[in-house]
Amino acid sequence: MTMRFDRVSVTKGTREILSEITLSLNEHRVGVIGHNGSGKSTFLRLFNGLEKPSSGTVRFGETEDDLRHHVGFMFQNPDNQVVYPMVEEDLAFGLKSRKLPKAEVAARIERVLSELSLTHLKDRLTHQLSGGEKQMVALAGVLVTEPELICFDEPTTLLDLRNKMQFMSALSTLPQPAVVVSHDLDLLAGFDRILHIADGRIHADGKPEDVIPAYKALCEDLDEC
Ligand SMILES: Nc1ncnc2c1ncn2[C@@H]1O[C@H](COP(=O)(O)OP(=O)(O)OP(=O)(O)O)[C@@H](O)[C@H]1O
Repeated sequence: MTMRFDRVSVTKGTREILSEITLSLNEHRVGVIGHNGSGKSTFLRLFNGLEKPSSGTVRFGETEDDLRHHVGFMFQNPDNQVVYPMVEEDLAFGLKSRKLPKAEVAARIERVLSELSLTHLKDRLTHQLSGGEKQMVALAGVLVTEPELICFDEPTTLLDLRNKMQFMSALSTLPQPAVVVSHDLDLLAGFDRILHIADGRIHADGKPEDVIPAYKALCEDLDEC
């Protein structure tokens, strides 16, 4: 399914955060890079309707409204996502609005926990989980909704190396297409397409082997990133 942005701008007060973005995405793995404050998170939040365009349209397949039911979103900090006291009830919470039969909810939770090798966490208290465990539970919470596309906003920033590797391995096996905002250029190196956002515009769009070295060179010239 294709995600289409047609002349999308986002303005906050008098400031234009994103300017006239037009593109179509249907690759399996898309990375988004750019300096702090360039507009990456705002761009990503448009994918599932967390952010609305001030002008222009965002469409996923034929869907313009209700993107949330098709596109999953993982925040940088799992504390924003894992909110219920017990892991199992937290995972069930994401399905409440879908009015699924109880048995279907239980089956989805079992299946996703098993696929992510997290079954041992099912009856744990969420506030007792380590940061890495919580991040994986947040991922499970997204997967139980069976999204057709998943957006990740800086998913590895808070993880140590071991948890980052576990997360990267889980990401590499997900069947769904994913769009990942990250400053971790290693994570994005094997992706199908990279978008470099600068000052609210698509500054570069192409293969990682072209876009990432150019971005690094720009960072060295500017002495930032
Ligand atoms: N609600 C808002 N009101 C005013 N300005 C905002 C609002 N939300 C975001 N901005 C500004 O828009 C710009 C882009 O923010 P955004 O979070 O999309 O950037 P980013 O590229 O994800 O940054 P980072 O890498 O630091 O997370 C920033 O300068 C931010 O301060």
